[in-house]
Amino acid sequence: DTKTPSLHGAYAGIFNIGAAVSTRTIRREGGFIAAHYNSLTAENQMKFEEIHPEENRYDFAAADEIAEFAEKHGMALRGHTLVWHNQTPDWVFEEKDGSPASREKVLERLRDHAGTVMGRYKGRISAWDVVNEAIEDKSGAYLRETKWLETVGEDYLEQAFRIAHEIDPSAQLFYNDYNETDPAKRDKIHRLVRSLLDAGTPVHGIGMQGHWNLYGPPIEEIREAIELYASLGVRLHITELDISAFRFDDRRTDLLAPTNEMEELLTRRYEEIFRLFREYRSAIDSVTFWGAADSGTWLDGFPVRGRLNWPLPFDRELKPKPAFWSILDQA
Ligand SMILES: Oc1ccccc1CN[C@@H]1C=C[C@@H](O)[C@H](O)[C@H]1O
Repeated sequence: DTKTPSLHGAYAGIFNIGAAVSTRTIRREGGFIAAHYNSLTAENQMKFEEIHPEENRYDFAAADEIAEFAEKHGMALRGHTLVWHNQTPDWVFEEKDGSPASREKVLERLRDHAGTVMGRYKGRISAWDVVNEAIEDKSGAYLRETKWLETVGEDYLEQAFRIAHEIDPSAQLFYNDYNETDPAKRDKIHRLVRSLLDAGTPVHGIGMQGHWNLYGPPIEEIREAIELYASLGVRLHITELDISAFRFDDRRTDLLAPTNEMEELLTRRYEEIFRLFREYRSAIDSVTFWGAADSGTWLDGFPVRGRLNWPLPFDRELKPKPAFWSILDQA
């Protein structure tokens, strides 16, 4: 519809407004996506298992379709993600006989994967989530016990960023994580990026996923995280923003639509969050929603299979919610 003002247009010159998409959503609602977003992230179709399912087979069809759609509409493109413990095939970490692969073998495979994928989109993908979710949530633990850590060792992050920078020196290289405003995890992320920078590692940004909910994290906690990460001198992207109607441990399944109170809370949350983002616009270059509208949210079914959720500024019929107007009113 023509009467709804463009979300990215309202933030022109402030920061990019992005959405996580798939070939299915750009085919189904490409016009809507181009109207409101000027940055795209492939929700799944640029992940290791999708693009490089077997050692000698790459499949770029879906990733190419998303990249071409972004270019056609003059949108920025974020690459997600090269090194992650999820959605990565087991073969990466194994010898032919299934035994753990050596450090050299895994690094060689990483060089091949990053070289092929980043090489293909060189100059087209301006920011890469080089490493996703390397920090352990559990208190007292630091690096997540992943196959990357087990096979390559403690320096796998430094290696990944150095490899990525060699392949595409023009790309901004990000460390991306969730629960990134929790004070304990925030301090571990800070320690990690601080140590990478101190070693001269080419880390250009921190991706704050922003998987939040109606009840938290408190806006002051988000502010403290933004301040701490920005103090490292890196750029900030909000990479996967959505506001769940439920706390993470709330497994209720009785709702088929948000209550009026939930709708009101969503409006107030987006209003305060975008007010904060605008306050820190000098540090924030991009804000990406994890889905273009409620019709495409991963929270339908996570963490509770089969449960609906309504976390985004546009509803399941792509109509702007009151939350959309509260985001716009600040611009
Ligand atoms: O919010 C979480 C809770 C537990 C584990 C992971 C996450 C977030 N994990 C994100 C979510 C969806 C995926 O599509 C993204 O690639 C991933 O970065």
